[in-house]
This record gives sequence, structure tokens and C-alpha cells, in this order.
Amino acid sequence: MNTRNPQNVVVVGGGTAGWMTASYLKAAFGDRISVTLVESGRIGTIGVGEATFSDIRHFFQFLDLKEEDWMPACNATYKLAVRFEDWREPGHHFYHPFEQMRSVGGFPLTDWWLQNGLTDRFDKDCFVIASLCDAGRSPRHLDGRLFEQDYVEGGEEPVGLTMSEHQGKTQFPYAYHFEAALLAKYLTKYSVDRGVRHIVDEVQDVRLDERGWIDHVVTKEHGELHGDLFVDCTGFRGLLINKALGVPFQSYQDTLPNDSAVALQVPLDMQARGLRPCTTATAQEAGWIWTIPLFGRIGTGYVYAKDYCSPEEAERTLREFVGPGAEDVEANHIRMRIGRSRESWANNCVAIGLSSGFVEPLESTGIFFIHHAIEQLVKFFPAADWHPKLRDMYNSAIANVMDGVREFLVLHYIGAKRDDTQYWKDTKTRAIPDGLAERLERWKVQLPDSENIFPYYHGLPPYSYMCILLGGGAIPLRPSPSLALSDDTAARKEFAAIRDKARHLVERLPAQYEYHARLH
Ligand SMILES: Cc1cc2nc3c(=O)[nH]c(=O)nc-3n(C[C@H](O)[C@H](O)[C@H](O)COP(=O)(O)OP(=O)(O)OC[C@H]3O[C@@H](n4cnc5c(N)ncnc54)[C@H](O)[C@@H]3O)c2cc1C
Ligand SMILES: N[C@H](Cc1c[nH]c2cc(Cl)ccc12)C(=O)O
Repeated sequence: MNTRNPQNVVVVGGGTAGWMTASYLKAAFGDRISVTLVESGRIGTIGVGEATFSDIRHFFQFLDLKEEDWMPACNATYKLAVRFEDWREPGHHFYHPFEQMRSVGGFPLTDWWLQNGLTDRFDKDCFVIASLCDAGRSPRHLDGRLFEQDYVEGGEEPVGLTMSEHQGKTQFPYAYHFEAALLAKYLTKYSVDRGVRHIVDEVQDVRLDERGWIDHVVTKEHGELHGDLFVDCTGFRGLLINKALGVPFQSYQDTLPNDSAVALQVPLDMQARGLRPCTTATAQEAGWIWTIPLFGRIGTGYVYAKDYCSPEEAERTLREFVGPGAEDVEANHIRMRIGRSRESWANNCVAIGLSSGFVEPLESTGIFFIHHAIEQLVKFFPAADWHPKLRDMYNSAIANVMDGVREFLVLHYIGAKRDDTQYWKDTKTRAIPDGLAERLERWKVQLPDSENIFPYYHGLPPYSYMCILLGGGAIPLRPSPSLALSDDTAARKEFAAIRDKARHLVERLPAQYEYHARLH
């Protein structure tokens, strides 16, 4: 049995994963542990404009960072939803918002909508946020007040819970877009101020002891770095977990074929163009393009499968999509490793970030995975005996989150009506993860609920599945038969209340640009 007290933590890698891990561990354990972070000055980070889950606010709260401090430093903006364009047919759009689904008489409002909605827009009939996004509104008034929602700021939300403990309790109405490289810089200062040792150097070798545990890493200029627990944040390289420890990587490529991306950072005049309060995912012939509105520029990129599209073609498509403004901007071509390491914790090494796993950025889950992994690491942090059960529970939690998200993303493709190219035709016949086929059959007669979605915590509530099914339009859905026999007065009232509230808020809330121009 190992008897090494895991007090000395060495984080290898200084991207979003490395700095989020170092800062969170310091905030959690203070000087009871030592943290060293080594990052290469030569090997870059995947620093595209990032979109997040709303849960990220718990990360900032844990570090005691306030929006007014970190947001301007990271060119951050509010994200109220993901807007899906052209997934059903050209010109169609729908939203996946940060807004809890209302229920009437024990049925979700979307079920009543299938029975007898006000309009053909499920999202506008069932969620206030869809109208706020269409109108480009900020979720805060100019005096900083959050728009009135089921979530009441300063209310009863319990503090100090992990994300999984929060799920289903409240739904905060927005997440963020920010520049990943600027957040890493911000967290570097936070961490170093609190005692994290920061080394800029390249790890050239990883030395194992006789049991195969990592004894130390060898750097180019700083010699050997010894530690007890090593956190692999080296990105797609997986330098420690995959290369040194030989943990196999399990690809998701059979069900999620997008393996490439080309990205552009485009400075734009936001005052003239306005600032959308959401991420946009626009379907393309061989994938989709993300548009992330930051303060002062957009981050955009084409995610595609190289079996269907060459990098040159993808770059051309992206530049045409962006239009004027991107001519002088250099494109960043990225190969994505889609899937997960079979175990994210092996011996005394825990992989966090892209080295642990990644699914394509369709629902912005990369940073959510990191945040979740760090919370789980704190929860299952080992003692001197390195009890293997702690490691096993950690590995199950990580595998479940990624496998669940994989299933949710696959649903986007089989649920999208679009089938005008070979790429989209193939999305309807490709293999799907075990269990999803059976769940799909259930969803055709009963909309997703907590009993019939992927059965382990993976960050996504049932209403998220409803949005993708109702928005995509490929899967035939029907209302619960019981609704045809029920009085729909209360449901009609709820639809009317949502419409009135949306109209009221669109009139009163400032434009997203106006709000952010004051904040920044
Ligand atoms: C195209 C694309 C779009 C994405 N969009 C989103 C999004 O919108 N939302 C979201 O949440 N997530 C998104 N992600 C995921 C997100 O970018 C990553 O989860 C996040 O950036 C974490 O990356 P990382 O820190 O694991 O790796 P990286 O950013 O690759 O960092 C790796 C670090 O390891 C260091 N390193 C590597 N080798 C060595 C060595 N030998 N010695 C020392 N240091 C070394 C590098 O210098 C670097 O500091 C996206 C990812 C991709 C590919
Ligand atoms: N954990 C939830 C996940 C979630 C709930 N609604 C949405 C909407 C979008 Cl666009 C992404 C994720 C979620 C949260 O972050 O609030």
C-alpha cells in the first residue's frame, strides 16, 4: 500500500484546466497543500473564445471573485441560451435557454404545447428567455438588478454545494462568454498571490517509480519536479495520463464524427452591430459554426468532420460566413481528440481538461467538465493510504458525466431534421450510444423527464433534452394522451403569462451591448 501524503501537488499545463485547478485547490485547501504549476512557454493553449454553463458561477463564488472584477478583465459577456440556426431547415432557429421548465398539473409546459401551443415556436411559448434573445436584451437592468425570474438573486440559494447538488433546485438565468487566455491570466495572478509556485518550462520526461507511480517530472531548465499528486492538464497530448502511464483513450468518434475545427477571432464594432446575449450554433454542410460574442470581438469557428470536408474548404466556408472584418485574421486549425481517457485518475495522476476527455464544443461543455472534475477531486481527495475506492468513485463520476453529455450531443444530430448533404444524411444512420435508442422510443410517447434520461449526473436537466427534440424537429413527438382529456385553462394562462412577461421585459431591459458598455 502506498503511504505518501498527497500534500504536494504538481499541475502540468497552464491552460484553462491547469489554472482553474491550481486556483480552486488553493481556495479549497489553502496552505495545507503546496501547489506547483509548470507550463510550457512554447506549446500553446487551446485559447478560443469560450462559452460556459451557468454553473460556472459557483466556481467564481468559491474563489470569491466578483463579476465586476473578472468580467471586464476577460472581455466577458452574458450568455442566456444557445441559439440553433438551420438545424431543422434553412431560416429556422430555436433556443436552448437557461430557464427552468414550468409545469402545469404535473406535466411540463412543452407537453401542453404539443397538445395546443399558442404559436409554432415552442421556445417562445414556454420560455421568457427566447424572446429576450430575439430582442438582444441583457438579463440585468442598468442598475445591476437581475430580471425577475424563478431564480431570485440574494434569495435562498444554498452556498457551498457542488454542481450536482444544485441540479434541479434552481436555474440561474445566464452563463458567460469569455476569452479563455485572459481568464487563465487572471487566475494566474489569483493563484500566485495565494502561494502557487509558477514555473514556465517544458516537461521533457515523466519518471515512474518501481510501482509505476509518478515519482517526478523532468523539465528542460528547472531540473526535476517532485510531487505526491500530479495533475495532467497538458491538453490533447495527455502527456502524463496517456503517454507516461499508458491509460488508453476511448474514442467517441463512432457516434460523434466531428474531429476538426478552424477558428477565427474577429474584432468587430459591437456598438454598430449589437451584441447577441447567446451563443449561436449555425448548421453547415459538414458540421456547424459557433459564434461567441465577446466584448469587442467575436470568437467563431467551424466544427467539422474531415471525412466530409477539407481544412481549406472549412476555412473558406467560415470566412464567407463571417463576411467583412476577418480578411486579415489568421485562422487557427485544430485537430480534436473526441472521447475520454478510460480512467481519468490512475495511480497518483489525475487528468483534468482535454487530457481527461472532450466532446465537440456544441453545448460548451469543456469548462463544465473541468469544473466538475475539480469539485470531484476535492470531494474524493486522497489521504496517505490512497484508498482505491476514492479513485474508483472519482473515475465513475467523470466517466458518467462525459458519457451522458455524449448522448445529449448525439441527440442534436439524430434530432435535427436537416438531411440535405451526405454528412446530415449519415447522422441519421450512424451508430448511437447504448441506451439512447431505447430512450428515444420512450421520448416519442413521453417527453424526457428525470426518470427516462441518461441515469447518472451529467449536468443536463430533462428540459434541455426537450428543447433539442422540439427544436430539431426530426423525431415525431406527441403529447401525453391524458392532456386531451384534461382542462387546459391553467396551461393557457401560463402561456399567456409568459408572453406578457416577455413583452414587459423586452420593453424594460437594456440591450446587451448597452449593459456591457457600462460594465467594461
Ligand atoms: C475548437 C474548440 C472549441 C472549444 N470551445 C469551448 C467552449 O465554447 N466552451 C467550453 O467550455 N470549452 C470549449 N472548448 C474546450 C476548452 O477549450 C478546453 O476544455 C479548455 O481550454 C481546457 O484546455 P486544457 O487546459 O485542458 O488544454 P490546453 O489549453 O491545450 O492547455 C495545455 C497546457 O499544457 C501545456 N503543456 C503541454 N505539454 C507540455 C509539456 N510537455 N510541458 C509543460 N507544459 C505542457 C501547454 O503549454 C498548455 O499550457 C473548446 C475546445 C475546442 C478544441
Ligand atoms: N447545469 C445546468 C445545465 C443547463 C441547464 N440549462 C442549460 C442551458 C444551456 Cl444552453 C446549457 C446548459 C444548461 C446549468 O449550467 O445551468
